[in-house]
Amino acid sequence: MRAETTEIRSDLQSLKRLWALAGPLRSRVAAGIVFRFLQSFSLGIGFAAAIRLVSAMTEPGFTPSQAWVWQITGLAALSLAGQVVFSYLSSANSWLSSFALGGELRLAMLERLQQLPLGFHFSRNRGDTVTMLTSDMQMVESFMSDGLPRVAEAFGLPVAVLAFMAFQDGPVTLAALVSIVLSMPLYFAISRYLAKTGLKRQDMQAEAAARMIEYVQGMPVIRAFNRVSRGTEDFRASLEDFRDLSLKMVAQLTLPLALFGMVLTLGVPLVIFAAGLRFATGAIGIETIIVALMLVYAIYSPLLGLTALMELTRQADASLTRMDRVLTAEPLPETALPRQPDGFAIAFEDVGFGYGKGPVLKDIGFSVPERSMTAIVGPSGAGKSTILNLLPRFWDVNEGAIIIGGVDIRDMAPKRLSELITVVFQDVYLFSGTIFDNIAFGRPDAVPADIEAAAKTAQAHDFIMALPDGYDTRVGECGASLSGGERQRISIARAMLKDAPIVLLDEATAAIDPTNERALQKALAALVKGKTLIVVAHKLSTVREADQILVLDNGRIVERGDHDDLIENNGLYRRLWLSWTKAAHWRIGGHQTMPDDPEAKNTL
Ligand SMILES: Nc1ncnc2c1ncn2[C@@H]1O[C@H](COP(=O)(O)OP(=O)(O)OP(=O)(O)O)[C@@H](O)[C@H]1O
Repeated sequence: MRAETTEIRSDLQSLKRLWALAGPLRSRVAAGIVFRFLQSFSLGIGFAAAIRLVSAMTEPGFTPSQAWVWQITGLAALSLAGQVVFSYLSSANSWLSSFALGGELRLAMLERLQQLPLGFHFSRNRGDTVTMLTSDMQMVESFMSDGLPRVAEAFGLPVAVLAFMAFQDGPVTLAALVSIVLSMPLYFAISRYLAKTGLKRQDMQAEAAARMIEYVQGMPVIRAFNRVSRGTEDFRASLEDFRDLSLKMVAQLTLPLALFGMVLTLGVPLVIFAAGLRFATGAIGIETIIVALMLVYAIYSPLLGLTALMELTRQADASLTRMDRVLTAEPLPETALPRQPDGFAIAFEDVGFGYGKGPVLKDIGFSVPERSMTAIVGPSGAGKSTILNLLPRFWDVNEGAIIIGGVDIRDMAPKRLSELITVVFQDVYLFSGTIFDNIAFGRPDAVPADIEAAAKTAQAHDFIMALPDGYDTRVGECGASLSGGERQRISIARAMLKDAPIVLLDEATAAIDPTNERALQKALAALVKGKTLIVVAHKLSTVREADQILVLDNGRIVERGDHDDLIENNGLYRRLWLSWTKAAHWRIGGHQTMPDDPEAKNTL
C-alpha cells in the first residue's frame, strides 16, 4: 500500500481547516451551529419551567398566583416555539451551507486536479481519486449538514441546565462540572487515536476501491488466462486489510470509550453527594435537591452522545485530510506575464528530466523547424515518449528549457500552450458518450458539418455510418466496441477538429489489418499536413519521410540526421533498421533484403 505521510490534526485544527474552506459560506455555517445550540437551549428552558413547577409545589403552603401560572406557561410555550423556530433555522442554514460547500469543494477539487502536473495523477491510483470525489466528499458534506450542528446540540442542553443550576446553587454546579473536566483528556486521546486510524482506514478503503476498478477492468485478461483466483487475490487482500484494521480499531476503542462514559457519568453520584452534603448543612432546601437530581441526567446524556459523533467527526476529518492532499498539492507554476510565441518552431535546449528516481533524459538538444517532421527512434525505454510528454507540460523539465516560437513554454499561458499542441496517443481514450461527442471534444463549438468533415478526412465517416446509430452510437465504457484502428481514426478526427499547429504523435506499435492500416496512414497524413510534427516512430515508412531522425538511447540523443546519413553512419540506427526490415520481411513472408537495397525501401 502506498504510504501517505500526513500530519494528524487536532480537533481544533480540523475545525479551523473546515472554517477556512467554508470561505464566504462561513456566516451560514455559523448560523446553523448557533441555531442548533439555541434549539437545544430552548429545550433546557422547557426543563427549567417543568422543574420550577415541581419544586414550587414542594414548598409548604404554596398557592400559585395567576401571574405565576402565566409565567410557567409562557416559559413552556417559549421553549416549544424556540425549538421549532431554531430547528427550522438551523436545518435550513446547515443544509444549504453544506450542499453549497460540497458543490464548491467538488469544483475546487476538479479545478485543482486539472492544474496538477500529470505526474501527480500517475503517482496516485484511480480508486483514490474516485473515492475522494465521492465518499470523502459525502462524508464532509454530511458532517457539515448534520455532524457539526449535532455537536452544538450536545452542548446546548447541558449549558442551559448548568446555567440554571448555577442560579440554584454554585457548589452543586461545580460538582457537576468536575466529571466533565476530568473526562475531556480521555475524549481528546480517543479522538486522536481515531484520527490516526481513521485516516489509515479510509486510505485502505480507497486502496480496495482501486483494486476493484483494476479487477473489473482487467477482467478480459484474467478470463483469457484463466487466472480468476489470481485476479481476485489483490482485491480480496485489500478488503481483508480493511476489515482487519476496522476490527482492530473497534477492539482498541471499546475500553477507552467505556472509560470515558464512566468518568463522565461519575458526575451523577458526585452531584447527589454534593447536594446531600449541602442539604445536611442546611445550605440548600429540599426543592434545590429535587432540581439537582432531576437535572443531573440532562447534563450527561447529550455529552455521552458525543462519542457517537466522534467517529463521524473523525471520518470527516480523515476525508478532509485526504482531500487536502489534492487541494494543497502544488500545481505547475504559472507565469504572471504570459508571452505569445512567434511561430511554431520547437527547440529543446539541454533538457534534463527524470520522473523522480534518477534521470530519464540527459542533455537533450534539438530543433524542429516550423512545418517540418522529426522522428524519434530508439530502443524500448529510451525515453522517446517522455520527450513528447514534456512539450505540453505534462511534466516540467528539471534542467534546460523547451522553446516554442522563441518562448519558453513555462512563460506561456497554459491555455495558449494547449491550443498549440495536439497529442495523438498510442492508447486511444474514448469517453463514454456518442461518437459525435468524442470527436467534438476536439472543439466544443463545432457544428455537425465540422464533425462530419473531420471524420471524413480521418477516414472514419464510412465505418461510423455503418454503425447502428451512426454518429449517435455510444462508445467508451458500456458502449459499442470498435477495433483499435477505428478508435484511432476517431481520435484523429478529434485532433483534426482541434487543428493545432503542432502535432505530437506516438505511433501505435500494435499491428492492425492492412485495410485499417492504409486508412489510418491516410488519416494521419491528412492530420499532419502543414504542421510541425514530432513522431515517436515505430514504422519504417514514417522514418523514411522524416526531415530529421533523432536516435535515442538510454536518455541521450546518440545519432541524428536523415535516413541515408544514419544508414551510412553504421551505428545504432543502422542496427535498428536492420532488425526492422528483417521483421517486416518476415511478416510478409518474403525473402530477406538488405536494408540499403532500394527494393527494400519500396516494399516498406
Ligand atoms: N509516468 C512515469 N513514471 C515513472 N517512470 C516512467 C513514467 N513513464 C515512463 N517512465 C520511465 O521512463 C523511462 C523512459 O520511458 P519512455 O516511455 O519515455 O520510453 P520509450 O522510449 O517511449 O519506450 P517505449 O518505446 O517502450 O514506449 C522508462 O524507464 C520508463 O519506465
